[in-house]
Amino acid sequence: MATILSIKDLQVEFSGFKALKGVNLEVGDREIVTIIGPNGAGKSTLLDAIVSKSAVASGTIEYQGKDITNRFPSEIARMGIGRKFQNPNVYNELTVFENLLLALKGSHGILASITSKLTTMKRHKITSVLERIGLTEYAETPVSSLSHGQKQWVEIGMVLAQDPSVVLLDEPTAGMTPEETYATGEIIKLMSEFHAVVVIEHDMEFVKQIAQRVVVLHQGQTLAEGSVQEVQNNPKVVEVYLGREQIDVAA
Ligand SMILES: Nc1ncnc2c1ncn2[C@@H]1O[C@H](COP(=O)(O)OP(=O)(O)OP(=O)(O)O)[C@@H](O)[C@H]1O
Repeated sequence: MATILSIKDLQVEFSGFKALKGVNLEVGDREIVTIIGPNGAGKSTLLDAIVSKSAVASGTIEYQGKDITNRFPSEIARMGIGRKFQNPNVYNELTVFENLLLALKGSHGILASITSKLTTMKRHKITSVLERIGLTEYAETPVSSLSHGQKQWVEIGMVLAQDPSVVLLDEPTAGMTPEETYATGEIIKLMSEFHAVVVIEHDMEFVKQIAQRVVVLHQGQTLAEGSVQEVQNNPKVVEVYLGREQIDVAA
């Protein structure tokens, strides 16, 4: 599998506090990498650094062999890295179709996107994204009447509409019902036919459903890496993270 994203010795600091202390991560083309770890481990900061939402203090991020460290976020998005944040960032008063239309590459503003002529290519693209996020029947539904889970899928669809090669998802199942969580896992597995996907997640059942490779972050460093089974059987991971998760579940 060819490497699409290569992160070397990445350090990120906030006013002297080292949130990432030399993280290395390789992501293969069309691979799903799941990142787990305790609160404050640096998971979101890692995704933020990839898309330049947080500045990199040292180290490098290469995408398709090009150094993208600290480039403008818009440039990184244009190059093919799409990021979905934790909270849905959709236009509630518009339909699902209109939201996806707005997200298409080359769209210029709400009014221009909605009133401009819809080419066959754009319609095909949106139809394909709707199928992939399981919302074909909701194309004409205003986003305001969707469930929380469905809104999250619209936002995943908005990322996919930009044709990224790498998709970064920060806790995509937060607040979802068990059924929505399972459906999200299936959406992500389908996504990996076309995109590399990096997912931050806490729900270990979900991690088992989707994960090919799991990376465990702890205090700004990689604590372990491997299959779900390997990390689950790693005493260090049990001690700092999974043991605590199990205690939380029991409580
Ligand atoms: N903008 C910021 N300014 C200052 N400190 C920050 C900033 N963003 C993150 N941090 C700190 O960096 C550390 C890593 O935070 P981060 O959000 O990356 O953790 P996380 O692993 O995603 O945690 P969670 O699971 O709670 O989302 C934390 O100690 C956090 O308080």
